[in-house]
Amino acid sequence: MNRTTAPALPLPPASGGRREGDPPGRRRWVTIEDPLPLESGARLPGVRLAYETWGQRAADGSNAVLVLHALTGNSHVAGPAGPGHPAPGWWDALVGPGRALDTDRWFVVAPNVLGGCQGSTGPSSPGPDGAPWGSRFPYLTVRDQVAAEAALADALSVERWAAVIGGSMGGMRALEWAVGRPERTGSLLVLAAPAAASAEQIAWGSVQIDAIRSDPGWRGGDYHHAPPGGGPHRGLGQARRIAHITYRSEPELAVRFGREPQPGEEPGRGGRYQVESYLDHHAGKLVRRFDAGSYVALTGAMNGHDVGRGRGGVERALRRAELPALVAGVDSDRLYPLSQQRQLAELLPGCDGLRIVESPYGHDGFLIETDQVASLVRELLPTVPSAPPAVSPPSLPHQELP
Ligand SMILES: CC(=O)SCCNC(=O)CCNC(=O)[C@H](O)C(C)(C)COP(=O)(O)OP(=O)(O)OC[C@H]1O[C@@H](n2cnc3c(N)ncnc32)[C@H](O)[C@@H]1OP(=O)(O)O
Ligand SMILES: N[C@@H](CCO)C(=O)O
Repeated sequence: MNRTTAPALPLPPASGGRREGDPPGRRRWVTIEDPLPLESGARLPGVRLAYETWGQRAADGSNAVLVLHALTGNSHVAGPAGPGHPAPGWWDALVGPGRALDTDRWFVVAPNVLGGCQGSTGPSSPGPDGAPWGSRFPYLTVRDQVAAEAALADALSVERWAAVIGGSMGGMRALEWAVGRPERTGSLLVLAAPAAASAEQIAWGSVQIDAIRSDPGWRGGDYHHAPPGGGPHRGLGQARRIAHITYRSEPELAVRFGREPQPGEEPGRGGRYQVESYLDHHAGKLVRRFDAGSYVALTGAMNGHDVGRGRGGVERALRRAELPALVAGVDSDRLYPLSQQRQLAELLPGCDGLRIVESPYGHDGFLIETDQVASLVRELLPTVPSAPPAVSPPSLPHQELP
């Protein structure tokens, strides 16, 4: 069991782990006391994981559900935009009283991924000397990220998650939980993710990494002290444009934008097509909210994703996950095609067949088609026994992020 810091702040009253007046979903964090051993053999000191919770934890922790976000997502699964949350929850429709993740019954926990930039330790965080990690930040794998999440589970006294749920990069981590820690994974929902990153997925990831690294503003990864505007913004924007094309479907782009020029602009004479303007918009939005170093670290981790590594291959590895499992893919996903989820559904012992999310939107369908994702969650959770939430659950160790 990993040691996590006892909170420096007073423990909250026994009211679902929240201080009096705290809104549900407030972002908190834990610090892992011992340096985290990484798959590479390196050790990462001072790891901090930010997380949010909804609902009340049962006295024995058996009603805890872990929700894992995708590449540029964050811990804010549900709730409105507000301080520290530039956007509303990315699966807001799924979490709350009476919703698929019914907070009258389930204690929902969502960490920001290790390597990220939205509260958890990543390349933009202070290293041991107080300066940003930058280029010194170690290479991370999906297994390392899950090891950090296991330390969070320890801190929350969750012996075993009732369910681990994730899409895309979150699906990779969910799968890694089920294969690497089946005794701590009560059930599994994987959406739009593979058992191992394919050659094409590594190719898409590597051109995005290259776009960032070849921006002069990258400065070898040590741009965090650059004057405002001095980071690798152009490279990060390019990476997002490339990625966003893969997140959507060709028919959607054709129907939505066709060959139309952006109003008031003339393509070929310095103006843009609508689709170019759309990609520019998504590039600009990401540049304003995400750290390029985290983008590189997380994309590298996804490229390294392979549940079979060191476990005798994918087939043998997946057989270790003897637990109820649901696997779903998006029918129009050209980035993580259905064939990859079909493989998972066939090889996971507790899975009775592939579920398909029908969507014209491509890979992003797992974020957009919340009714269908809610149905999948509702299908999974009744298979999981759990104690009801206690009236006075134990206090949770945490410190609040400013
Ligand atoms: C803190 C955070 O924000 S992270 C929250 C979690 N987010 C994630 O996990 C993923 C990041 N987001 C995404 O991937 C996507 O935005 C999704 C999947 C969540 C939403 O997808 P959709 O609702 O289908 O949005 P869509 O791709 O249509 O984009 C809509 C935006 O494009 C803009 N747009 C549409 N056409 C054009 C155009 N021709 N030119 C410029 N902008 C355009 C819209 O104005 C809209 O802008 P807004 O989002 O700033 O309001
Ligand atoms: N739109 C998602 C796609 C990655 O799965 C994100 O930005 O996280």
